[in-house]
Amino acid sequence: MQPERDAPSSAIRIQNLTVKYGDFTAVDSLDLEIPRGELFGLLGPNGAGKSTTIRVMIGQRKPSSGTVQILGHDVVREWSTIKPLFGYVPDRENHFEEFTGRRNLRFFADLYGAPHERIESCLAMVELDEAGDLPVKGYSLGMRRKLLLARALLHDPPILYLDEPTANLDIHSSAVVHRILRERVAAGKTVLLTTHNMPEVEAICDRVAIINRGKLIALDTPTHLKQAHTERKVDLVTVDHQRLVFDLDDAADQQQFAEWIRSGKLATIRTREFDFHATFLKLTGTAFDE
Ligand SMILES: Nc1ncnc2c1ncn2[C@@H]1O[C@H](COP(=O)(O)OP(=O)(O)OP(=O)(O)O)[C@@H](O)[C@H]1O
Repeated sequence: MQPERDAPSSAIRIQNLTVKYGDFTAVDSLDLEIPRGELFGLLGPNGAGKSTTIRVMIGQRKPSSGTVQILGHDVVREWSTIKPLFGYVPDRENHFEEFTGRRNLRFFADLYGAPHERIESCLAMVELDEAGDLPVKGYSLGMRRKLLLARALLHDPPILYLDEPTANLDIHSSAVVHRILRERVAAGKTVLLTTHNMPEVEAICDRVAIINRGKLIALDTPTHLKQAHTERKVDLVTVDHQRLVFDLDDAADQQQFAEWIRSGKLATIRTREFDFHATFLKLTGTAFDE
């Protein structure tokens, strides 16, 4: 018999995790602790090690060293306990193309032992109830992604992992997904997602980790990271077409900027958007593939 344990406050605890592919270190001594009821974003440029980290959590890859605990259970030693605790929305879809959306969900509900009422409620949640009797081969990319989310929610797991959940979704569908994820964390469940969509990070994530080349380089709320790292700059174009940039945190630049304003010789003034995208680029020194 398993000893009784107190419910752990952490949903996910990653300690000193290293994952290697041969000689290549994809995740390097990563430490992360994610409490229950948090919507957490794992960010980083292509190849940073985000998917590899998730692969360890979903049992597709063993740590080279270090440990990962989900709700107090070790992912390697207690795999059969871990499996029903999470749902996973992969970045690549793997539906049965000839089956309808409903039949796809019925297959997975039976596999997970989820009650069939969940099929209808999950289809309705992602607004696919009307399209549920159409074969998936006729679905758009966005419908396919929403069906993946419905599938991951069938057994109402306490933890949900999502790889790029709103890729290929239009604004309305993205908003539907965001609402579902926020409702889950409001109900005390935990969501971990990867995304390259910075407005999405600002809109829904409670905290984010930025990883680069397998290492953790920043961990905080999007607002704090933005305040701490975004450069505050202003671009000017003068009436005789000079282009000037002033740093608003530099005293000399502030003075020169004020002099230009007083001169009345400016054609355009533009403040650089103080957004999370700029913060990310500054921290990682990279650009997104957009
Ligand atoms: N099966 C594998 N064999 C060898 N190297 C791999 C394998 N899978 C991933 N890698 C390498 O490990 C590194 C991390 O890859 P990973 O897929 O975890 O990155 P990522 O942050 O998810 O990137 P993306 O944003 O592009 O999905 C990359 O350099 C990648 O080439």
